Amino acid sequence: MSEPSPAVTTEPSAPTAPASPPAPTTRVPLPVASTRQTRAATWQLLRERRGRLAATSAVLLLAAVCGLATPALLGVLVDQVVDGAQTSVLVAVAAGLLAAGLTTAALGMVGRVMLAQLCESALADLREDVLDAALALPVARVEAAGSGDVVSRVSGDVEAVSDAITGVLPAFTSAALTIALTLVGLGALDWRFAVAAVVAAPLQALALRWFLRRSGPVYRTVRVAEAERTEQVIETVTARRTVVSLGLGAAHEQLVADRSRHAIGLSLHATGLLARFYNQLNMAELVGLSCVLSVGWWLVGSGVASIGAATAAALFFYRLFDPIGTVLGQVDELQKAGAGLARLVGLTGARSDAGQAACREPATAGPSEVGDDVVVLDRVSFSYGERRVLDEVSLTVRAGEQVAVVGASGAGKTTLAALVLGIHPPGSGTIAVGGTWPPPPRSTVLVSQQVHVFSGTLADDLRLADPTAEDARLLAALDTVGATWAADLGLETLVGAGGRELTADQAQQLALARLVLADPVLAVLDEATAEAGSGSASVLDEAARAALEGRSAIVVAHRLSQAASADRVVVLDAGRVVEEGTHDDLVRAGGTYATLWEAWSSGRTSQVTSAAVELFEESSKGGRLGA
Ligand SMILES: Nc1ncnc2c1ncn2[C@@H]1O[C@H](COP(=O)(O)OP(=O)(O)OP(=O)(O)O)[C@@H](O)[C@H]1O
Repeated sequence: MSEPSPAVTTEPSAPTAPASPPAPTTRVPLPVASTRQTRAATWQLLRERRGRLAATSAVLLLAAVCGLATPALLGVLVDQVVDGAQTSVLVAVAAGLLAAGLTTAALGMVGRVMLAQLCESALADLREDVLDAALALPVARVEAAGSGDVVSRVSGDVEAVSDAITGVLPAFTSAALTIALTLVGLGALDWRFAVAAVVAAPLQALALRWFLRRSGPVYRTVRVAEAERTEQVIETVTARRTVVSLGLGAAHEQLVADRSRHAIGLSLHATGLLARFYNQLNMAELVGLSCVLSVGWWLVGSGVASIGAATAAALFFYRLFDPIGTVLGQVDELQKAGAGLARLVGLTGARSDAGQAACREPATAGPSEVGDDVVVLDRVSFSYGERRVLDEVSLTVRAGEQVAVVGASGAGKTTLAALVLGIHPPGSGTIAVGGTWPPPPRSTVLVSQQVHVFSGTLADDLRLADPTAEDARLLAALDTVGATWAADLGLETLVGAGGRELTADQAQQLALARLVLADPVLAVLDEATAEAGSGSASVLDEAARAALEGRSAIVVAHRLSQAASADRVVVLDAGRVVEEGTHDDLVRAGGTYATLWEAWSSGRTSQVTSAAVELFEESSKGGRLGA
């Protein structure tokens, strides 16, 4: 087997998951939604909650209106003091101040909680959608994008959006309302106060424009750099055995460090931009307050406004500092969240694109043409980049027939299986599985050597293949594959992470039992966990034989015993079919397979791929193969 890409977890009960080949060298990132698409997706989420949105907006608006009362009453208080009002009047105004403050605080709190709840429920839907999309993506697409891209979207981007929704958005919304109503309040005192306050606005707008122009691209590159760092860490950790055995530890550390440094450099650049942005905002506030105070001085001096009104105007403007700082400062957080949201919507879009592409893919044979043929490959070629791995391969698997594919390591066996399973589209030629391609979910099941045992009970694990199966069916499936150990443990035994650890052979049997329960149109076996001659090899061979009984199957044969028990054997060499026939016919023919069988049955070799490598190397030197 080729070394698996870190991008994919192969799992037999997930019908479309293949034994993953090494990741391609060029990355094709998943799409990022445009601003319009992101806005449309967000609106769609909010529209489903229209009633709650209206109630929340009303409460927040009320809170902002009540907030205006505080500076207005303070202005009244100043005027009363100047006019020498009675203590009882001052106390009444003070009581009004207290009531206004408490009501504003209470309404603001309720409004923010309502908004956070509303957004959280929308985010929960989005999160589910994103996870569904990530799971539904074709494996080849995930490989092309790199698992880091997907992981950073479902973790980092979801987190950025979630933080913005719980913390930033409520504060941002009430701040925006406060600003709007405060300007109205200033205008009510005297329109010249409002004009003076608005003097700061162009400066703030310029500062914001300056910031947005620079920060948007910077945040996007930060997210990409973080995704690349995640990708590198995953790759290093997943390939740790290879890394250690080849002494590549230091080189990989360097790669991770380089990517981290790159991401940190970009983050620091973003922080620097933010600091300069705040400086510009402070300058704008200084200019605005100076204008309001000057206008107040002038209006009081000319007898148009009272000192109380001028005081209220200054307080109104001062009251804008916080919300304006919030709005402008949090534009930054909202932008980050926007970048994350665009990547999430892009991911959900990629799922539907993939779905549409799959729908557009013409069925390569109608059911009437299929007849008894479950799989039909007609002159299928496939390349990874420039490298041709399958060359005009034609192959048919009839209903109930088991076809073993034999060949040297790198001959293209796993790739052939991946094409049949719908993971890679053929470069040329046509494929039909049950008359269509890619095969519908659950119509094919792969049992690979990387069996994942999900955490939960044994019964849960088995029911992934058939959620409706009764205990008796689960036990029967285990019995079919000879998993007596499972019956001894009991179906309620916890397995997987944190549960009982299963051996590789037991996990393989579990996967075969799931295959029995899933009862797919086509089974694909690409597993090589046991050496020939070892006790477990014959146990697994027997388990596989029983699981495949009466089924259509393609078996990538790592032990020639698997090929010997198949109905037909196909020998692949460098992506071409060089021999095909029953085991007996091929042995009698005395060709490549016969030589391989000879070496195998005499015990000279245990793994068929290594035997085949030697054989193909020898024979290609002698010019016997590859015709
Ligand atoms: N994702 C990939 N990107 C680039 N090259 C790949 C990829 N997957 C496989 N290859 C190459 O394609 C060739 C065929 O690989 P494949 O895994 O199909 O062979 P195989 O016969 O299954 O080998 P093995 O028995 O070792 O698994 C190999 O040379 C392999 O290195």
